Amino acid sequence: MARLSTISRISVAASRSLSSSVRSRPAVSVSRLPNSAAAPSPCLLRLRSFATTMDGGRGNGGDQQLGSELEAIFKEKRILRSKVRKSLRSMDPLQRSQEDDAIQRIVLDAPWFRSSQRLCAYISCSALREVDTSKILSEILQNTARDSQAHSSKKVYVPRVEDKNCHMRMFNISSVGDLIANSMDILEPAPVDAEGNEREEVMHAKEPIDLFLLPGLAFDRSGRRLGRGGGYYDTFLKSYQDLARARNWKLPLLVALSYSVQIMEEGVISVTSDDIPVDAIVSPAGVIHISPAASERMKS
Ligand SMILES: Nc1nc2c(c(=O)[nH]1)N(C=O)[C@@H](CNc1ccc(C(=O)N[C@@H](CCC(=O)O)C(=O)O)cc1)CN2
Ligand SMILES: Nc1ncnc2c1ncn2[C@@H]1O[C@H](COP(=O)(O)OP(=O)(O)OP(=O)(O)O)[C@@H](O)[C@H]1O
Repeated sequence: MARLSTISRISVAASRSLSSSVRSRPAVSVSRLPNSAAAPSPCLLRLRSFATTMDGGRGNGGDQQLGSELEAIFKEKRILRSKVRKSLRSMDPLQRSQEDDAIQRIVLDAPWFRSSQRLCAYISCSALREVDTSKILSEILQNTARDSQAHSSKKVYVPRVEDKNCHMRMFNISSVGDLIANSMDILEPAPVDAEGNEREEVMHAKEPIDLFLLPGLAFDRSGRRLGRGGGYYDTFLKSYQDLARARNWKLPLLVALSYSVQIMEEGVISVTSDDIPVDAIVSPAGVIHISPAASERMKS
């Protein structure tokens, strides 16, 4: 079972206590997401029910212990997610829009972005208070439309959540017209275009992806990333990294986009061995280079 293998790979040492750092932060006001965005997907509900039954006593002693340790980590993650959601919702709209512009400007001007040829990006959802990617995407797509044969034009792949097994695929798009809103109100591509042609999928692409622009709820300077709890990105990135290694391709740079309030002190974000660390973070203050790959490939 996939979930049991997850448990056996858990790095307990990676888990750190959240309580003191959570307590030390100021309380912020809460307002609810619109229903469409707040409604838990079947995937998230399945994950929650999995987490609450893991130490239910059906497995052997070792599994039970690992199950309760895993549950503790999931609980810490849930607490941090709701705390970050609250601070994102109480962010001043003007500051948010300035940070959106600053982050996108940094990306658009960066040599590591300009030289990338194939990238995966998320379509930001404002109801989720995600760092905006619309300027980045429109610049890529304008260049694609202008001159699809030109060396400077990039191929961009964006996520689509699949119903089964909490997994997502990434499809190539060439225009915003390729996107439709899903049940969570996030724009995503249909696997087939208007002419009935299958879109190219990252996992079937013949050439490697250079760059992933990643969403998330919280990040730290050691590269830890807290997602929205579906495990979609961690699962996808693991599969893509396995594929790239099997093909002897250079691994893509994993770059998270983060508002300033989403950057946590080290030790606040709990992780399991399934959590894939990022190489770098772009915040309004600049790029935080984390991995050796980031230092090599992103510092000009
Ligand atoms: N723009 C964008 N696209 C993405 C992701 C993402 O994080 N951002 N994903 C990355 O996985 C996948 C979709 N996963 C998602 C997981 C949760 C929620 C969501 O609405 N979460 C609510 C809480 C729901 C609950 O707790 O029941 C929230 O975070 O407020 C949305 C997308 C693929 N596409
Ligand atoms: N490579 C993987 N294989 C199987 N299960 C995985 C994998 N990665 C993560 N998961 C599972 O997905 C669930 C959610 O994981 P986690 O809380 O780390 O998600 P997240 O990082 O917040 O979300 P995301 O990866 O979508 O941004 C957990 O049950 C986790 O064990």
